[in-house]
Amino acid sequence: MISVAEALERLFALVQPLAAETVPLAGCGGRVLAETVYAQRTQPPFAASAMDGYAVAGDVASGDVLTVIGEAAAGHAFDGVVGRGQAVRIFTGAPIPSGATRVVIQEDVERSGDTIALQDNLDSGGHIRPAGGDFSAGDPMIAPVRLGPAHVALAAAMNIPTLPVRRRPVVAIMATGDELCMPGEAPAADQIIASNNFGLKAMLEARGAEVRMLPIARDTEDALRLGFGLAKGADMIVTIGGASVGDHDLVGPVARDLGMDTSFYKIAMRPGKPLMAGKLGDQVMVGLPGNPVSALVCGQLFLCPMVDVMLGLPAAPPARRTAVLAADLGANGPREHYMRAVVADGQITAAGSQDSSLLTVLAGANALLIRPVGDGPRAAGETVEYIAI
Ligand SMILES: Nc1nc2c(c(=O)[nH]1)N[C@H]1C(S)=C(S)[C@@H](COP(=O)(O)OP(=O)(O)OC[C@H]3O[C@@H](n4cnc5c(N)ncnc54)[C@H](O)[C@@H]3O)O[C@H]1N2
Ligand code: MOO
Repeated sequence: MISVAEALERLFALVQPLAAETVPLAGCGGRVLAETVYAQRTQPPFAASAMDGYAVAGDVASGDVLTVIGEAAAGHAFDGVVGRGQAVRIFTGAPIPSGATRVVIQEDVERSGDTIALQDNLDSGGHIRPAGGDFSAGDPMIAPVRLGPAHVALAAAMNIPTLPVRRRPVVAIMATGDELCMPGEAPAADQIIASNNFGLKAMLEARGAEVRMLPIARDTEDALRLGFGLAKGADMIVTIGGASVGDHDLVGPVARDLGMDTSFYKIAMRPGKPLMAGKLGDQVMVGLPGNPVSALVCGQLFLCPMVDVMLGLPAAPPARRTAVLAADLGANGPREHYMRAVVADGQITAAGSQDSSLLTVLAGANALLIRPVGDGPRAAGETVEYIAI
């Protein structure tokens, strides 16, 4: 059995960044920028008022009385020049008129007809946003980056109407097993509802993949072959279940029969031991264990980072953080253990049951507490590593 770190390295070797495509800005949220783009203009393009008030020239002081000679609003510049003793009524976002050196906010002014009197306790702020204070024409937005709301808004402000983004990886998910039926169907007494495929779909779509959910494949070679056939065209095929050593665990044999070039089978990890991976033609094949927690933890640890690589992001394991143990933990065995746990206020508490079938426990967890292979007993108060989920 290989280690978790070795498995991730081998999985990274199976994937590469996909091609870029040009997408209108309105569809770019959550996509990954494929090439660095450059601002087409300067922002703000002119010195602009940060407040509603009066633009004035030179030093002014409480008690000064100034003549209002015009108005500047956002989208409506004042064409003239402001001289000493003069003021221009101005609104937030308007260009600062020539000659003006500061904006006095309207709360500090008493207006009477065409004159204003500056009141006591005048603030000292200029309230002017300099031209280019945010960015200048030619400034880069550097790739790769996952485009959040602020990046999309920044690209819009830079006057870039379309962006080069990575094509979404297409992932075909195939749940396998005679015991499975779909949510909403009427299960027989010896059946359960397929859940892992739904959880993985939600997880991978949130990560930027396009997920094709294949029909449930029964535990027969023919059904699995049909499933692999339906997965044609996907960048990655993910099977769930049938990965272990039982008589009905046929995924490995069928995939190998179809020509899978196996990278590895079985890892020293709990949950997730019977993980398998390889290449089926130009498709990546990952066989996940069937236990729901095993499948979803493997999704988090392996599939998400693989999707990142296909999106052109760096190949990196999930980020580790540290927290203080809230209670003692027994020694760990020969597999790296990813324990379902809750982190709150810097303290981490492992769930009482770590059975890999318990979705309620996983749904209640916000962390996977990492126990290294052969780690000894740990006492409350010791610092441990975890992955936020
Ligand atoms: N003799 C051994 N038995 C087992 C071993 C072993 O090393 N020796 N490993 C155990 C471990 S660890 C795991 S994990 C499981 C993985 O087995 P499979 O990948 O073959 O999964 P199945 O047997 O098909 O299913 C296991 C479990 O999960 C349920 N399941 C499957 N698919 C779904 C789905 N899409 N949604 C919800 N639940 C699903 C299935 O009904 C089973 O209850 O093997 C151990 N056995
Ligand atoms: O590895 Mo299994 O995934 O322990 O339940």
